[in-house]
Amino acid sequence: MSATIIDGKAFSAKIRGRVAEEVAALKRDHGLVPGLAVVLVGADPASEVYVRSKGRKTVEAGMESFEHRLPAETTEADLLALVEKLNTDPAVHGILVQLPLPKHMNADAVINAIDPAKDVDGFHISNVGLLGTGQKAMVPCTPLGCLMMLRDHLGDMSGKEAVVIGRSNIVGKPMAHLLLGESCTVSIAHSRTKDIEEVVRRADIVIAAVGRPGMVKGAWIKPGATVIDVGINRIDAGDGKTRLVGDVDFDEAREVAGAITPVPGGVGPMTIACLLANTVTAACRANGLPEPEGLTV
Ligand SMILES: Nc1nc2c(c(=O)[nH]1)N[C@@H](CN(C=O)c1ccc(C(=O)N[C@@H](CCC(=O)O)C(=O)O)cc1)CN2
Repeated sequence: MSATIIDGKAFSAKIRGRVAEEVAALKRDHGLVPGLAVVLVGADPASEVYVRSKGRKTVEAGMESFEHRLPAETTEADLLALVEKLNTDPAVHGILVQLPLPKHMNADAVINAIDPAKDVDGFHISNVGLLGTGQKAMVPCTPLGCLMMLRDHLGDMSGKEAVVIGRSNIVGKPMAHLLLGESCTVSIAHSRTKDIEEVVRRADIVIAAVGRPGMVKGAWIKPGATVIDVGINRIDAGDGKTRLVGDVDFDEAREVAGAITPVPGGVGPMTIACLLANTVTAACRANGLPEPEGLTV
């Protein structure tokens, strides 16, 4: 039987609608307008698209968008000076530095210069530590989006076997912590994992975040499992064009899984919706206001 398709585009629109309601209430009741600053260094074409979309959706939700575009040859010192300025700007509640940064910059140093309370990406070491110890943190947007979709589709996940394929700081590791927080039994598989197919075959929940097009085959999936595909890989479509595919062989996996996210239209749109949600959360925390329900964990 064919799997249920988890529609990230529709779900993310719902989250953005909730964000817009909360923003309207913050304006009406407290005169507070959440503000998000996005910094782009260089002109990576994919990053340009993501940053434009972030700015547009921030404004659509009723928030203030501050876009900072810097040339690729900007020095790390100049970028750190901008981050410091944003840290002290009271109109800015969230700061995001678009990744990847040019090679001459130390991304860790830049991320760790952001005020952790404004770190809406959840990449600062303080937020990583808070999440890892089960404390209130800013949660990275892509894993947060995956968790929201899983909660919506499965409800209680306690005791389920989950496998996260990929161990990146941005997705794999925070995702594993979030699933532990849901009381799943969690494995992290990676390039050195022995018999990865067997590890994946045990899982009720599969999160694929390796950046290898179509790596996870239908035969690896436990019948009925929920599959969340984080991969966004642009491949040659054979006719001089390109197309986006995930890390999961979608056509094979949909015949075995109980539910699956597509690429495009699955996890990707949730990333930006969760960025907006994190900005509202940060604005509420900064002003000592209660956090809106359902926009974070
Ligand atoms: N500072 C950050 N940098 C990057 C992050 C991040 O979370 N913080 N994530 C990615 C890029 N990203 C957001 O920045 C992002 C990626 C993909 C999508 C998305 O909606 N994808 C669509 C397809 C879009 C297309 O056609 O190319 C989908 O999957 O349906 C949104 C945001 C790296 N950098």
